[in-house]
Amino acid sequence: MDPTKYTSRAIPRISLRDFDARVDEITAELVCAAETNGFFSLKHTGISVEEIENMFKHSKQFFALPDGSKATVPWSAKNVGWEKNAQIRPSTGTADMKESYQLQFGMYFCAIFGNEWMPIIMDRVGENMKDSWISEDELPSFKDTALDFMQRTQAVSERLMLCFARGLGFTDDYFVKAHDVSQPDSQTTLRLLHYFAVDKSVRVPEGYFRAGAHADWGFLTLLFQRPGQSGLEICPGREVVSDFGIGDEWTKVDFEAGDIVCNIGDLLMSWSDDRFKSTFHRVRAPMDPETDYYGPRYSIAFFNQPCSSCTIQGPLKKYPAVTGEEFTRSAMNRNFAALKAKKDVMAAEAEKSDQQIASAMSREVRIKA
Ligand SMILES: O=C(O)CCC(=O)C(=O)O
Ligand SMILES: [Fe+2]
Repeated sequence: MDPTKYTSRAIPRISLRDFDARVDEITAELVCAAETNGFFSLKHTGISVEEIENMFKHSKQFFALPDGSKATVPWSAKNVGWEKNAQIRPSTGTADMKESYQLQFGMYFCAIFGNEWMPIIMDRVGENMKDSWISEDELPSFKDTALDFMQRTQAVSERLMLCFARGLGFTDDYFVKAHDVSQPDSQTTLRLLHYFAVDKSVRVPEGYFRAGAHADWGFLTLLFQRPGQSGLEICPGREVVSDFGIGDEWTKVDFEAGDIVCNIGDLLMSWSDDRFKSTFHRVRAPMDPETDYYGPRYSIAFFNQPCSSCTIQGPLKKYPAVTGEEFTRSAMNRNFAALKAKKDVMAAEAEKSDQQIASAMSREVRIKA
């Protein structure tokens, strides 16, 4: 396999400090980043390094549980739950070498009527997360920590939504309303990720990816990483959201402790009539013992997804109006179709190479005879 080609590209680091006073300046910076490489990092977000590390601590505790415990909250088609080595990307046709646990808000409040001394108990439950929270017995503070962290990250997302709405000429609350996480049909998801450690003394096999190249299909992704745990790379260049092709020149994404790395997803690309770019990215397997990080890698991705019932259409109406539910379904279908196409190509290649081996062997037999 040819070595990866690397190119340096600007990934702006944008400060959210004094947001209200600086909103026009911040909007201009965000719009510029969205129109070029579709990736930027945020500093001064209001979420402290300690809060991020606390969420990572809980994530590590979850992944350290035996598989049998994690399997009590299995991945479901509602896009929540735990999976291990199960996400296959159309770009690679093989499973990412990772495990992940996805959580949603499911934030409609449920009133449980008790006795006269304790008349009402409010709980944070919702349909999508029913049976998908790891039990309090296994990890006592997990649910509260995760929900609080999700709320904090949602607040940062809403600032970005306001800026992108202004940039596109919508009213300030237009995207915020479409991504209202207090609604029962909210699809916004927090994904905890754990990529397995890789043995430094053995050459990493071809086709081994921590996360194969892909574009995110949601609105915006906010990504938390840990200093020293490198691996994220981007490859911009898509002109239209339906384009599945990617280039082959990559750029490593650097970030500082406390930064949130953000990228535009396919939804915002189509909602902006392809003006804002949803960029291919991947987490490459470590290859170079001198420079790469071989230990276990943890990251946390917050995917802003539209409520199922909201209507999606760009200001220029380049694409027909669809609901959030339709958008998500067609993103899934496109992914499965691309995956099937990749599998067909891989099967045809495997058959061709089997035939070549068989004919080489029969030639050898004939020569020997
Ligand atoms: O782990 C990372 O750094 C990236 C994760 C990612 O791109 C994803 O889960 O969509
Ligand atoms: Fe991604």
